[in-house]
Amino acid sequence: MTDQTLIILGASGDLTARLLLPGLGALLTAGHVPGLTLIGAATDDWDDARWRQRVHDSFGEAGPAAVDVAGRARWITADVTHTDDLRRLLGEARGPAVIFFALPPAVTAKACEALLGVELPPGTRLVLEKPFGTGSAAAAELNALLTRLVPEERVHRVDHFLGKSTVLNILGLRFANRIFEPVLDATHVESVEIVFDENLALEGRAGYYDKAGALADMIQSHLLQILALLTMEAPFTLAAAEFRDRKADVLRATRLWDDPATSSLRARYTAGDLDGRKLPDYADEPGVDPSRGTETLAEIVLAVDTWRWAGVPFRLRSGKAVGDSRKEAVITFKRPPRVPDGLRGCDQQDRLRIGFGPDHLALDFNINGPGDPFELDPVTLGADFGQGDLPAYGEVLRGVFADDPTLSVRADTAEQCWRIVEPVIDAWHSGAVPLREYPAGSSGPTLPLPL
Ligand SMILES: O=P(O)(O)OC[C@H]1O[C@@H](O)[C@H](O)[C@@H](O)[C@@H]1O
Repeated sequence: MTDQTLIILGASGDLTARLLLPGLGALLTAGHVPGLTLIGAATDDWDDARWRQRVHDSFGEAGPAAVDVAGRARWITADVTHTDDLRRLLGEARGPAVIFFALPPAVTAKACEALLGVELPPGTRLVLEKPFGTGSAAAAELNALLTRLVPEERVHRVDHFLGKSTVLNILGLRFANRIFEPVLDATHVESVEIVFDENLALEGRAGYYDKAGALADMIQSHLLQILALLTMEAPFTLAAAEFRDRKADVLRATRLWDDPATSSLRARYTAGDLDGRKLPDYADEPGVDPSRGTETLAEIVLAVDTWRWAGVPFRLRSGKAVGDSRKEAVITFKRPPRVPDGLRGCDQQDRLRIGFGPDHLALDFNINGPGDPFELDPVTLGADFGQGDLPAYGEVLRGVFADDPTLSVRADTAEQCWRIVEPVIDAWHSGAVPLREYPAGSSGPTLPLPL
């Protein structure tokens, strides 16, 4: 049993309570990370009892190992952008420290600078949440700073979508079967969509979301990771270096399809009804600064300029407060070269659909149903993906504590993901693409695909 200490910087915030602690609770309950000490730190004047209560509440129904960690958790009031405070915090660590920056990007950068003045215990790992920086230049600057602190393998840029069992299942689906991989290319595929439209609206997260918006919150991070898994070449092994190299190869080849005016869309929800809930106009949500023009729905069309994918449009889209929740990657195949005269009714294109909630795999194709054998009907073969042992956040944290960076986003990849969306951000800032509106509960606007 090796002692480790998790130090959460910004521990009083929403991210810690909503995602990090529940993931940690599940990980501990499943018997991982024995010997963990948990320290929460922020400027808030909390004490151990208040922090323990927060940890306990966020862990939910947890097993004895998690309850034990919660019961021993410690709170340290500290300004995490001050070297002396950070030194004091690290002085409390037992065994290697895992420092989790649950902070906005600008504060994370300041905390990293302050850490330069502290001697880090051997084995220290740094864990950062998205958005990683605010653009490719800021991400590169932060990366340069991080490598002065610890080696790249000890920097974990967390993207919890890489811990979702459905997302990881893309690897098994593509590379452990003979039948799909040969047709996943520009010869056979017409288009690919990666969509994450949610019923959820702002849900009180203005402090974070109003500065991020849908493009940075979902597309620049999570959906580009899914695109990488869908388009990468087969790695020889799933060892961290190789897996991350293959992802990086394909992201380097990815660019906006055309001009941002035709290849991007931004929109914001207005008042509406969603599942019986009355939602206010986004601009009237508490904490929102309407003059920022933050988008709650973003869509971009990308090209992946590799031999395999050149010419296939990839639509990436995510919206909040959308009526029809739709969370899936859909690969639409080209029509057959010719359907013999006499076969009727097969106008549906074949589709492979990978659902990220509900977790589901479906293949839509044409076959003759009951009755006339020459009259074709659409059918669907479906399979439910197995649930992961751990929730997505627990899965990525498992890698962090095991010192395995496979599921972490590498420095160059984080920068590439900004490079891909930067022409869109610039065009939006310059006003070249108008901010559209959609009533909450509607399906929101969409772009025509360049087919
Ligand atoms: O479905 P999940 O796993 O909660 O992921 C979706 C969420 O992912 C988060 O990273 C985004 O900040 C949220 O806006 C989004 O709702």
